[in-house]
Amino acid sequence: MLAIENLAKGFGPMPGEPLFQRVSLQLAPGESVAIMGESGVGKSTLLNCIAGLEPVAQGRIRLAGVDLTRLAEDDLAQLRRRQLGFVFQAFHLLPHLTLVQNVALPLWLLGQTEAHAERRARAMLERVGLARRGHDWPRHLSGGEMQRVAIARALVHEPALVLCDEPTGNLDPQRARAVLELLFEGIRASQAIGILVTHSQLAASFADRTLRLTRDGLIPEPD
Ligand SMILES: Nc1ncnc2c1ncn2[C@@H]1O[C@H](COP(=O)(O)OP(=O)(O)OP(=O)(O)O)[C@@H](O)[C@H]1O
Repeated sequence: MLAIENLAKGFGPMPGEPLFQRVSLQLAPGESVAIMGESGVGKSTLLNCIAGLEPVAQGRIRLAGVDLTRLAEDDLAQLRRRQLGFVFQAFHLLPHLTLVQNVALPLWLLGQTEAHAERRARAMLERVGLARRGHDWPRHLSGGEMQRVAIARALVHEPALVLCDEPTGNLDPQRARAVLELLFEGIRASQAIGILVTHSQLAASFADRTLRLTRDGLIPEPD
């Protein structure tokens, strides 16, 4: 369970005008939400706060009972490795690693053996339709293929929470749809919690519900 309570965040000197405040959200395993809202309202910042990459001015973020806002940096880094998966607009694959190695990376960081990690990475690549490309390099892939690898990497360690920032922003609608199907199928199959930040109605339609971030909290978006 993810429980966000009364979160506030600002970048100026504190106490100052917050970027957003009164952000509360509860999500159970297997549930997903899309967060939309005006450019600059703080959607990516909210994702970074949830990932423990940005300090918050106020509020709590509890993942499976652990309050991320109270963890020391080392514990937070460990929790991020174990419990979080990320998918970004710009893919962020490592260019000097093969596709299998890119997908195996989260497992190596968790201390799994190379052989075991690569076996699981190959199984994930098969799930996203790239089984035969495992020894290829990211630069040889199309944008849609790169994002499929990024999805495999985000899910390979079965994280509790998958954070996605405009994951189809660089893709045409047809590729976007295929990527979103894989992403949400993967999130549901592993009973992860999915949070998707997007301006795209198509992307948002894949989540269970859509919320709009305002300066004064999250409000339900009408269907
Ligand atoms: N590290 C930072 N220091 C100072 N200001 C920042 C920092 N990061 C983000 N901001 C500011 O916070 C505001 C919100 O940025 P953010 O990227 O979260 O918005 P967004 O809703 O995701 O926007 P978009 O939809 O355009 O991607 C912006 O005005 C941005 O300039």
